[in-house]
Amino acid sequence: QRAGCSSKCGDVDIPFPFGIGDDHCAWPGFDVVCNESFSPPRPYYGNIEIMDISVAAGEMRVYTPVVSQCYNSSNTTDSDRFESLQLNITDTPFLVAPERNEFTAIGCYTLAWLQGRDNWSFLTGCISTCASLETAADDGEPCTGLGCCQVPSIPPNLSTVALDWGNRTENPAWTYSPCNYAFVAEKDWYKFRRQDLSRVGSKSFANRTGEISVPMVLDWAIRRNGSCSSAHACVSAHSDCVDATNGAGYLCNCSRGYAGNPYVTGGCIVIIFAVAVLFVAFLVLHMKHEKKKLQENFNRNGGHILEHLGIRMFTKEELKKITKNYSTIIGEGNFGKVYKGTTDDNQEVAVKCSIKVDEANINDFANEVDIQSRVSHKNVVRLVGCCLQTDVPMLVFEYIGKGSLYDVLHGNGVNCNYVGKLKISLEVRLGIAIAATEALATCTHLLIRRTGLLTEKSDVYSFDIVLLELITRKKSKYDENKSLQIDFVTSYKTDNRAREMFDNEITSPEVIGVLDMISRIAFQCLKEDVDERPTMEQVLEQLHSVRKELIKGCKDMSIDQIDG
Ligand SMILES: Nc1ncnc2c1ncn2[C@@H]1O[C@H](COP(=O)(O)OP(=O)(O)OP(=O)(O)O)[C@@H](O)[C@H]1O
Repeated sequence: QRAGCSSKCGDVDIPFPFGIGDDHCAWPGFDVVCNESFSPPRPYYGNIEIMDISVAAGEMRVYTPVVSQCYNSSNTTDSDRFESLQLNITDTPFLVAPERNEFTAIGCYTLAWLQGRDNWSFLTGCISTCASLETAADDGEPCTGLGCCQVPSIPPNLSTVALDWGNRTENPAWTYSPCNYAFVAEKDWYKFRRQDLSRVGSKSFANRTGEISVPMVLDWAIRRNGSCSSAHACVSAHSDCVDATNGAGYLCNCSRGYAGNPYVTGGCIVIIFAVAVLFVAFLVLHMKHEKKKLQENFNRNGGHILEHLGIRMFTKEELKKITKNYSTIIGEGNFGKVYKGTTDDNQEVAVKCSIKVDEANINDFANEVDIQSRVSHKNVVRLVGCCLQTDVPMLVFEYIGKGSLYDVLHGNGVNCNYVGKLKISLEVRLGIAIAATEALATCTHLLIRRTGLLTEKSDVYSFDIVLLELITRKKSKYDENKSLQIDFVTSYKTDNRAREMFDNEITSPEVIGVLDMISRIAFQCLKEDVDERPTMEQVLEQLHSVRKELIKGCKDMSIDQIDG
């Protein structure tokens, strides 16, 4: 565009010789008005809406109205007019592009004429019939007269398109095909659909401010200032003038090997350079789009709440670097994969997906992250920071390198520093249970509100499964789909047969009473009615009592029994 002139209206590019506003912005006859009352704004040439403009092809696509005539009975119509104007662009630089448009009429008792040029010196038309909707052409079939007909050739030099239904006063097909439609539109745009004939259902036409419309291709030329011998418009170096092929006038082209806009000074540039310019423009656009998306994610994930709380914020790019492009997977949980990484300050971290954040849970999420980052407890994995630029927020935790409790209880030591099944005494197992309960009780005490449907009592239930795994050394799903907690509850209720599930390694007559105490706690935590389950603090208290009992019992045991 020329300096000081806008080059866009809404989503549509407006290249010179077209222009909006001041006289110097447009070549005479190419003035565009940008209607800002729409969102996005829409460009108009007179009362014709512009779809797009191509300087290289010398074309402009516009929306034009469909002409229709609807019957309310076999011989009454909604309008007495038989002739309607689809387009009038006389005395403008534009003409209907002959090769790029075709005439279409739709209906089951339809004779439609297309008239144009001065004094209607051009006339063509077609006929379409169908005895019922079912006998019309199938959807997508060519318009050969069964429901629709077409005339594929439009003559050059056409600046008016008038459509006429002839002197027909009746429509015997009005019950199933009440309306006749006719239009000149871009070639191959219209695809027949039977629904276009009937009263109901959406039609193929575009709806622009209440008017049913179709795209039409117009071509243009610099017509006023004569021909190529006085071509004032081709101002760019490396541009050539060519005579218009449709009507009088001329057009400008960039010379061979050049591309761009020949109507502006310096508009034609070497093609390689033009490709580079396009590529840079694409990159800039892409980066702008990416930046906008990162910011949108950040806002949606509660960035504006969390950024003031001193939590370390990682950018999406930093996380990619830290995890070496997410190359090392160390586990997988309910929310997705967990990746290993190393931060700039050489700290090993575990990076994992959090829950999806939306308006409903944004405050809960921000609250949970805030508190987690402030919890300082030897049994709680520390939250190092988070990344909110991703679709789903990512949480960065300190890395725990000695494997999980699951690995220790059920693994073969591959993830830990030993091989085979590790012997674990009852005292150690009880110690693990107490340490985990302390951690959970601390979090509960800080009122970490869990996002989603989780509550403190659901934590009690989940913890209990760990407790059961510790005393039975069975996985929560074992022996091909048996549920540890269901089996335990059933066994507990049946003559105290829960004892049969205890891990042999820790079962002995001396400690059976202690194991019974633990299984009583486990049973309470699994109560269906959440109100009957103990709190984390109560569980902790009870486990401490169990430990006292175990220590008391140990005093009565020989050294060999304790080692075992
Ligand atoms: N901080 C960490 N350090 C080392 N490994 C970890 C860490 N966090 C998770 N992992 C590994 O990733 C696996 C999955 O962890 P994650 O927390 O996503 O799932 P989960 O324990 O099933 O809990 P959730 O209910 O959150 O999905 C763990 O079993 C562990 O192997």
